[in-house]
Amino acid sequence: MKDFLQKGIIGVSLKSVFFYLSSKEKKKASFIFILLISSSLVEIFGIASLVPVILTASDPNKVKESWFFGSIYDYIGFESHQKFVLFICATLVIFFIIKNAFVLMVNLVQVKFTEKLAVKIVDSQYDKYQYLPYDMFSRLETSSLVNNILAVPVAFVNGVIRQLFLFFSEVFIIVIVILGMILYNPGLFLITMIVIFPAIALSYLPVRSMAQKIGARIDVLRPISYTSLANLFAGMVEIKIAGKQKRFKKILIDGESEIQSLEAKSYMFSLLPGRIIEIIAILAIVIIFIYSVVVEKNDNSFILNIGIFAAVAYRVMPSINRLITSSVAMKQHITVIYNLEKYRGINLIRIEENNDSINFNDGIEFKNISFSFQGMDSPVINNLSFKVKKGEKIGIIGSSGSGKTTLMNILLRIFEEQSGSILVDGVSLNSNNIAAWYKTIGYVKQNTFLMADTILNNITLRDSNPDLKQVDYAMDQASIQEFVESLPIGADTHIGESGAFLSGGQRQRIGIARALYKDMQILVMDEATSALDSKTEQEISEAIKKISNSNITMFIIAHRFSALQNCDRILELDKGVIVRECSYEQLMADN
Ligand SMILES: Nc1ncnc2c1ncn2[C@@H]1O[C@H](COP(=O)(O)OP(=O)(O)OP(=O)(O)O)[C@@H](O)[C@H]1O
Repeated sequence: MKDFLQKGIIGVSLKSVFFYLSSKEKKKASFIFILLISSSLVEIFGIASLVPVILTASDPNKVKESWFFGSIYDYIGFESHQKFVLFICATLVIFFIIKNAFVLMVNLVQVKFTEKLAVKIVDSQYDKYQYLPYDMFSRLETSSLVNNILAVPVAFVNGVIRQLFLFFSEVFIIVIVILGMILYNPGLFLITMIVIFPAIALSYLPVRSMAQKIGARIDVLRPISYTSLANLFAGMVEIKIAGKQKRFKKILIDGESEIQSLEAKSYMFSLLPGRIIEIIAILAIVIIFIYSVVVEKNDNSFILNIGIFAAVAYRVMPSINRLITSSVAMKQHITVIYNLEKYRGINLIRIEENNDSINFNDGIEFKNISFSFQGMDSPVINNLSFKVKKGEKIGIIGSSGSGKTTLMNILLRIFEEQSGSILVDGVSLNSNNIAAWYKTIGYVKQNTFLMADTILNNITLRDSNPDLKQVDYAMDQASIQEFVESLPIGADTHIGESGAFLSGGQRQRIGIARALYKDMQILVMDEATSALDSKTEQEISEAIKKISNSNITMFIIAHRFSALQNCDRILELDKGVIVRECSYEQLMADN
């Protein structure tokens, strides 16, 4: 991170924008850049044209004196100066209408371009986190995820992409004006440069490092605010009962106060360059006066030089100001760029639909599987081997931390074994057959994930075209159909945040119905550890019993033996090794 912050902001910004652009989009970006320059030139021309037009139009003699206006006057054949003035005024109005329409059109093209790019970056960020290896993903906090996927792309578009367009179009304008000055009067150019360079350095350098610090701090604070809000939601009851509402609110408000104060500071700093530049412009007039009187020894040229300097300053000073402001904004967003580049080198585990297929007619073999978590000395699964026939129901027991969930996570390819392999009908599971594997296997987690949505959407995971017959089958198998049918609007009933309107057993059975909705052949059930009341226990056992009558191959991680009644075999794990294999009856007899 430290090294990254030392890099030149323009190079870093350009590189990060180019990463997201296809070659077609790069061409479009160049086209928008040309449009932006054209609109700036049209703006300059518009303002520059006002003074001569007004001067010439106000004096009939000046029309004759001017080659340009005289030619127009004669060519069209005006009879009076008044008519000519009317013509000039109408032309001016039409020009300004067209000019402003053009500038607006350029803005629209730019906004549309950045709008599409913002969505593309959100898409890319979503994929990056979605396909991140699970052990990395599980270390992230929800608030950072929300920040990185939703807030960071918007900040990148506003704080980097738009600023880059602005920066380069201003650079172009400044170069044009400077070239004009060199051609007109190199001495005047030299003095202007002597004035402008310190102005840039004076304004930019202190503001730049401050902006970077502000940006980095805001980047840290934003996720803290999101976390405070998420905690308020998830722990509303506990927080209230513990009387900690004020404490939690204070964390949020303190964070927000600091963010607002930093934003205000950042705004004040953005005004600073403009003020410094104005002071320097006045200083420049004094220097030009001295130059005209002392070096050119001609005070007539003073008026002319001041005029030219004023004209140049009128256009160039705001440009320099914008140049500085845009560089400062980019510097403030360098942590946003860093955030986007995070995990780029990581091998993402993508699930492609056109992967290899999987045949499951015979059985699954766990062959010498070993797995350790990163940074842990001892393996969680230690050279473990066993075979399961198709249709078998396997119970997995063992003390807390013995590796039951980890083993199933390897079967579900959420974790990948460091040695050994899982063979399905003799074919090893790997990244090429993962999509087919996911069509074969279903999973009911310890604490089923439930959305604040209807029962139907929770079972089908928001299928756009749900198979209602399959939903009925799944609800029946999960022993939840009777309950759903008793509700006034059945499966269209909303279940609240994390299924707040349901009992523990109902939540778990919706999770089972979701797994069964997918027409799978293998089901992994990680039974809830929390003490279940006898009614809930009975409801879940009933659901397991019903599924056990099918040909589905089942792995049941159980903490209560009643869930294992229908298992063909029970494996006991200890420190990642199978220490016992028995039948349900043997297990009951031994205990
Ligand atoms: N993401 C992780 N990073 C590091 N260690 C982990 C991670 N997940 C689990 N562990 C550790 O691995 C070991 C096995 O955990 P696992 O969840 O597989 O146990 P378990 O037998 O399913 O336990 P329980 O019955 O309590 O659910 C535990 O010591 C746990 O602390």
